[in-house]
Amino acid sequence: MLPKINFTETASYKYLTDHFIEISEKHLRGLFREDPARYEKFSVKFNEILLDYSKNRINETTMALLIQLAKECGLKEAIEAMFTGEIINETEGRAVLHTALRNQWNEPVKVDGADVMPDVNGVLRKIEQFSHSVISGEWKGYTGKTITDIVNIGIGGSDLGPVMVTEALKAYKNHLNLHFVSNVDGTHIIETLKKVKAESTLFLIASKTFTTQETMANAHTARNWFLQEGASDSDVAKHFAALSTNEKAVAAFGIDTNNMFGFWDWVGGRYSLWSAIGTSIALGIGFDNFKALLAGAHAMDRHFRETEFEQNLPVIMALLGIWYNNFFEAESHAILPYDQYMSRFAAYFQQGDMESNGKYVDRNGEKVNYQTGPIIWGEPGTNGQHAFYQLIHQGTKLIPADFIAPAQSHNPVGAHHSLLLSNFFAQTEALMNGKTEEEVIAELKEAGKSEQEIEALAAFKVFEGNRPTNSILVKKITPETLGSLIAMYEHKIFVQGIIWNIFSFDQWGVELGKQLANKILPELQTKDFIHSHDSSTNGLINQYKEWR
Ligand SMILES: O=P(O)(O)OC[C@H]1O[C@@](O)(CO)[C@@H](O)[C@@H]1O
Repeated sequence: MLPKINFTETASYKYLTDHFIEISEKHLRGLFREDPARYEKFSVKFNEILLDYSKNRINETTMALLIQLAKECGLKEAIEAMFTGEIINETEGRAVLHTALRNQWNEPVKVDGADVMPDVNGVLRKIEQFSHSVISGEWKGYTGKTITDIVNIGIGGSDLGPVMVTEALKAYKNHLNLHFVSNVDGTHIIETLKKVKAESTLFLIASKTFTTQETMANAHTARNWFLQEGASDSDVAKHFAALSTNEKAVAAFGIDTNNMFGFWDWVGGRYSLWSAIGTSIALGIGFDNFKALLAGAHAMDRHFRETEFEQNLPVIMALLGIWYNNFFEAESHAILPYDQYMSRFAAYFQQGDMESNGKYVDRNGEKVNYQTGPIIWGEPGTNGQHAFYQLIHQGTKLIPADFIAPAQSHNPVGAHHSLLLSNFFAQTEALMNGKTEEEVIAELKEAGKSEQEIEALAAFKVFEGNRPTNSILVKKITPETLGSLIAMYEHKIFVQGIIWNIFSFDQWGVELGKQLANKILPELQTKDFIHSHDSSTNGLINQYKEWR
């Protein structure tokens, strides 16, 4: 069982509250001036990933107290509870073992007394054989053609991970065209089917439960289309595979369970890209690269499990997040990858973080009296600079941000990468240093502005600075380093959930909307005037009926 400690009642929390008053009055400009060794003190390297957290509003006392807080909240014991298969997803009565999916140690990992590794490795072998067969052209469609297009039909954790990884690793892509359909909006499946031919397309129905409304609707539409294109029922087996834990539902849908790649209820949907859900990744970049992705995640798992908190990347990132969320009252956290291939990285962790830690009841079943999960958002740099950096620099909200960049580009053309990286370095420097009124006035004088113009303009051009950032520099985005990066954020989320004393691996909050949608759906099938809801819902439904 996980500890059930209210972190605001720990001694560390009280010390941190006092310390906050002192540190919040300091400016980062001064902290850097006082300590030339600040970068060396507050940066950690793990393999080919450097975390520079020196541009945070901290000093050595801050970090020591935050680490003490983690220890008082039983973090070390909680980490071992997860890795060893304890039932830490208590409301669903499940273990949390996405780490077993990439367990290159192959040491036994037990669930209910049984080692899960033989099954994990069995599915990996099946994915390897399948992806080799499709990529090599050995696997043929119903007209004898090889497969050219893969359509992954899934949503949430059955979509976001494969989308993000195959985009981030596009440099490793083979000849197969990957398509991802998630939204129940008919546009998504129709626009995709326009791009493919039934005889050379393989559909992956990706759904842990195999009951998700959107995925089932899209899967049935895909199969109907497939049959309308001239295929017969007996051809479905060559063109449909299922990635799921629910064999009964897969068979009922009409997919040959030999084409089913299974996983287990101890794999959370938002932590499932390492499982059979990652089959589209193995197809798109090859199984060897998928294995390298797993290896990178495993390396981070070992770092997280074995490294003292002072040098532990996920722990440091998690504690800094707690510092801003619970002491500086920041409401959001930005993830800003300076890499166009990483365009879906923030979106992936919107589910990963917000569906894990967007909770207001603690592990005792009590309403919390503090803030829990932040709003996660972000877009690639440098585009964000031309969209929302005005607010980050001069807005009234504190936006802690992770800046991520590769030292090496997959597309080294002209001066582009230097341009990109100069912005990456400059933005965190600007957010930290700001620009003083004296500097602004000197610049305006230099530009020949009159005293009157300076008087009118200066206030608008001052940058307070003192805005915290993490800089994560990766040698190159490869399957291995991407695997480590993703695992680093997964474990950051885990650490924060432990400290906030919440259950990070269930998602009861997604159920009410589904229930109400299932109640409204039949009401939309008739012409009747609806009055069974509140006036707004009634009004909207009745206007929809009038206009459709
Ligand atoms: O993989 P599936 O079972 O179809 O679930 C899809 C997604 O739906 C949820 O919102 C849960 O209902 C996410 O947690 C999950 O990733």
